[in-house]
Amino acid sequence: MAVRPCVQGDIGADVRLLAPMAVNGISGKIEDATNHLDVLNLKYVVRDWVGPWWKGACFRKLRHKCIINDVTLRLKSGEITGILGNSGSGKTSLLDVITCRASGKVTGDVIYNGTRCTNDVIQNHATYVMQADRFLPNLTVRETLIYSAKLRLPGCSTSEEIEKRVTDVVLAMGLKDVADTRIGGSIIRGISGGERRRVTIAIQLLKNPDIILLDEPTSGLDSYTARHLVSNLRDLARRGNIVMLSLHQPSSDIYSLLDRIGIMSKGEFVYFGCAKGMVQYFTEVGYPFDVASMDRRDKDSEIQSLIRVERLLGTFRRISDDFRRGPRAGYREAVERPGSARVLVTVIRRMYRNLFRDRADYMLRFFFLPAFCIMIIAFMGHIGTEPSSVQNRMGMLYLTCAFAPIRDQYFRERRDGLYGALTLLLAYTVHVLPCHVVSTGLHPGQLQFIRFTAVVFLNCLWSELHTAAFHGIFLSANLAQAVTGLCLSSYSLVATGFLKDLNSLMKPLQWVSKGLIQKYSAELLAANEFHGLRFDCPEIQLSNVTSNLNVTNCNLFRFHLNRTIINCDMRAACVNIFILYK
Ligand SMILES: Nc1ncnc2c1ncn2[C@@H]1O[C@H](COP(=O)(O)OP(=O)(O)OP(=O)(O)O)[C@@H](O)[C@H]1O
Repeated sequence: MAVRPCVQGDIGADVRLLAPMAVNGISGKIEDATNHLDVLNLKYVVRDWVGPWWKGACFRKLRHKCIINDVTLRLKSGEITGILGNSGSGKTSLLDVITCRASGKVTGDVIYNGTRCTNDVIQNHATYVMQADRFLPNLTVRETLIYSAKLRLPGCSTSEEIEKRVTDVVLAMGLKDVADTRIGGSIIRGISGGERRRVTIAIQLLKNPDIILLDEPTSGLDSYTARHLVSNLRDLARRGNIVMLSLHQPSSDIYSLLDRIGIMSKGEFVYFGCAKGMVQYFTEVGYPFDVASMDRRDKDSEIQSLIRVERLLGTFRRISDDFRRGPRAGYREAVERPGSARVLVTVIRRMYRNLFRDRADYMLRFFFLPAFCIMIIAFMGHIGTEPSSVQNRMGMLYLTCAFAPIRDQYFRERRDGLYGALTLLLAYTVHVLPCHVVSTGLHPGQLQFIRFTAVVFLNCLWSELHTAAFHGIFLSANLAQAVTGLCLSSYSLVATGFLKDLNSLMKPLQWVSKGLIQKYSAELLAANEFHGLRFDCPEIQLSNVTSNLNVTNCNLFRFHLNRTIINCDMRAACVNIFILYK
């Protein structure tokens, strides 16, 4: 069959021959100024366990699922390419693999202007707009873009340059009218869904990337907004960018804006070529309508559509083997990144601004928490020195140690390589500091109050950092919050000794407790609270008091049977206690 998709004639067998040279970074002869992104024999395989997870690895079948199968294509600057295909055909996976985000086994190469695309090359030259939008809801569109620009643009950029870049992007994405409107979220009403999509794209455009990849940017948009968006993207392509987007059922209006179209089915292309030639191509191969979709309604339909798709894939494979490779442009130097100090300051300022704008969060942190302290004071305020007060004090100290603040964070920027985990932790620590300056202790002494506050503060900070660290590991806010909550509660149970004598724990738990900060903060708090306190213990009640303490942190204390208490046992206390009480 002599049919050939008209534009893709620059890719194919010759690409494969030249691939080793390109992979080694030898850019070859520079014949034109066009930038090229070449995808060569790309294959993406994931391990898929069949069956419910509780059957375990032994009873489940391990299947290797080929998600992208031998895909070869070339994208050129100045063109906009749409990737179509039915659900599950592999569009998102293809974008993930190109941007080095795939989790399975990837073979083949992605080459940008003769250099293999590593994470660094992608971060410097490409941008990937994912399906979901993530923002700080209390910042305006302009503020969001300015902070993002500070994180993305080179450190030498002045405020004027940043302002100008933001203004350019705002205009390019048609966001002028909402530039000073708050973005909003699930509670606060802000800009519309279409505008949010455009802000997401605008953020990615700030660093002026050469390659713009978008995963279903039009999903959830009405046809007018979707057309407007794709038209914006085409303008960007015309300015010399490589633009590729995946699309679900685009309207004919949107079709007409695309230069090239790729149609995927079962992880392969059944067509990749010029948009105008597509209908003719499919008509000539005998499938004028909805050619690549798998019809899974029943067995017969599935077999029919499978045969059809296989025939199309076979035809296209034969054609694409004849394709020739076009010229390549030289490799551009890596883009300069902002310095770590600037990144840190920007992240902190952005967190603060969002916090101060969020009335609910602000009220909670600055008013309700102190109000809660007053409630606790009212609850515990009349605590005396009778034997039962020992138990009350222990209960209060346990609550203090079990405090587990949980905050949400976002990690897309970390995945985009804008900052590392350390920067995020530092920024987060500074950001939460003022929220922990209010504290209350039980002991009336000033020094005791200061010590109590310091320990509680460190404890809270530790819990906050724990949450942030889990966020960094799991890259999922929900999972991190759940795991952190569970971990901190378990630490308080096994390490504080307020609920159960640590000596009566199983040996492994005792070892674990020695590595937990909760153990030492509990010891500090208890020592701080009880040191120097005199309890009125009639002889008859002494056994009650000691039994109270026996089930608690009794390692720390030794009771003297002369009706007065308490003497810290320095040998059992940690170094910090030793310093405090020396
Ligand atoms: N990590 C993975 N493990 C197992 N299966 C996967 C994995 N990633 C992708 N898949 C499977 O690969 C196929 C292609 O997924 P992909 O998300 O790329 O499709 P898509 O064309 O983008 O679909 P949609 O248009 O619905 O978003 C799907 O069947 C999906 O379940």
